[in-house]
Amino acid sequence: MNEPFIRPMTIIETLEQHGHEAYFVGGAVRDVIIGREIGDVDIATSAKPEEVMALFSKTILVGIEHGTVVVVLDGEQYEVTTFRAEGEYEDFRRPASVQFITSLTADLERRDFTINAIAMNKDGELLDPFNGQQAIKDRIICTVGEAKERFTEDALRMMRALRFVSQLGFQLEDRTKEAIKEHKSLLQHVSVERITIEFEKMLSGPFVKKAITLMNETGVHDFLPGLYGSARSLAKVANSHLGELKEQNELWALLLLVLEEAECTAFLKKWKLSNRSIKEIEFAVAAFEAVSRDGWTAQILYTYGLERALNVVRLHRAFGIASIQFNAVKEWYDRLPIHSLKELAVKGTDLMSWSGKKGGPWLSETLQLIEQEVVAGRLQNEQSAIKEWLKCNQQ
Ligand SMILES: Nc1ccn([C@@H]2O[C@H](COP(=O)(O)OP(=O)(O)OP(=O)(O)O)[C@@H](O)[C@H]2O)c(=O)n1
Ligand SMILES: [Mg+2]
Repeated sequence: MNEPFIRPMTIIETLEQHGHEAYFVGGAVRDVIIGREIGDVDIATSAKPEEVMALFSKTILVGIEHGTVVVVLDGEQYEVTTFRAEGEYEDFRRPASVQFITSLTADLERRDFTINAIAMNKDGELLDPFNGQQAIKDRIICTVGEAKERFTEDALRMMRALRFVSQLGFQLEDRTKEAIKEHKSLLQHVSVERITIEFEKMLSGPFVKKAITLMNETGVHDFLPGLYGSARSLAKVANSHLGELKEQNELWALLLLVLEEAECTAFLKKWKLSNRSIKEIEFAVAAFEAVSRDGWTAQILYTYGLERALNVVRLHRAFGIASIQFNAVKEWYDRLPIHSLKELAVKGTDLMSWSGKKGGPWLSETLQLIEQEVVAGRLQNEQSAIKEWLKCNQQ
């Protein structure tokens, strides 16, 4: 049994000792079969949420109506969900009611794709009523049962299909693909936050080119925030070397640059990104544009800082634009005479005492000029040199 399953095994054993069924399910089972790194380990059980809570000392009730209890073991969290057959769905996103059931097969039957509908018992034996293992062998993403039903139950699954294509490089089964074409408009009913998570995972996958090509073929992007009618731009995104990018922020910056988006803030807000991320992404875009305009300069390195400069180098690489080497940027940055205004050899109070003038707008303007000259290497960062320069340059 793989290491990530060993600790949560005690959850399964405890549940079984008390007469319940319990299995590993979801992405962890899929990934162990594929041989991918395993993320969260989820458990499905016949025990009701209150029964699960009674058996473990540390639990968090995530949502009694969805039957999910988090069991905390040695600081690690495991989602334990009661077998369920979800009732009627309202608005294509959330089940209006959940019916708890005793059958594992019925629980697996309501899951999205066959590769995600495999259960594993504590002995490592697989229970696979929908042939998920075969789909993994054939590298196919196919819904469990009728695609239309799975997508109308939860429209987010259409985005999940594309994100699994990007992460795994699998083919989208024909009927599943046709159903996405037909039902993509249902994505309008899904919360943006959930879509953003899947979209970011899609952009970060090793097979993102394949996923974006499918996105264009199915037209899913027409129902994503700010991407209506942007098939051509997305094709450009697909053709760039996204693997060169390291951070989520760089992916968004690349998207904005390709879209030639004038209203970056409004676009990113539509995706409900945090204000902090929005700031960082916009700063990276601005740095990229500054380098495109002026080439690399000490002033740009100083203004945008090392991290942003490295964002720009990676964006250049993603676009296939010749750029400066990472090391060269780092060394240049280290060699800058100052890295912030704090390191400037003079302060506002010095300027006031030398000139005998009171503070005012002139003060910050003069400090800014000195800062520029020092950064550009035209003026030494020393009090005497700066005093001399002021004498020659002040009206
Ligand atoms: N809209 C959804 C979301 C999830 N699931 C089911 O719940 C499992 C766990 O969901 P989640 O953790 O969101 O996705 P994973 O498939 O586990 O992918 P990851 O490894 O990225 O967590 C899925 O495998 C799938 O069986 C589903 O049927 N429909
Ligand atoms: Mg998971």
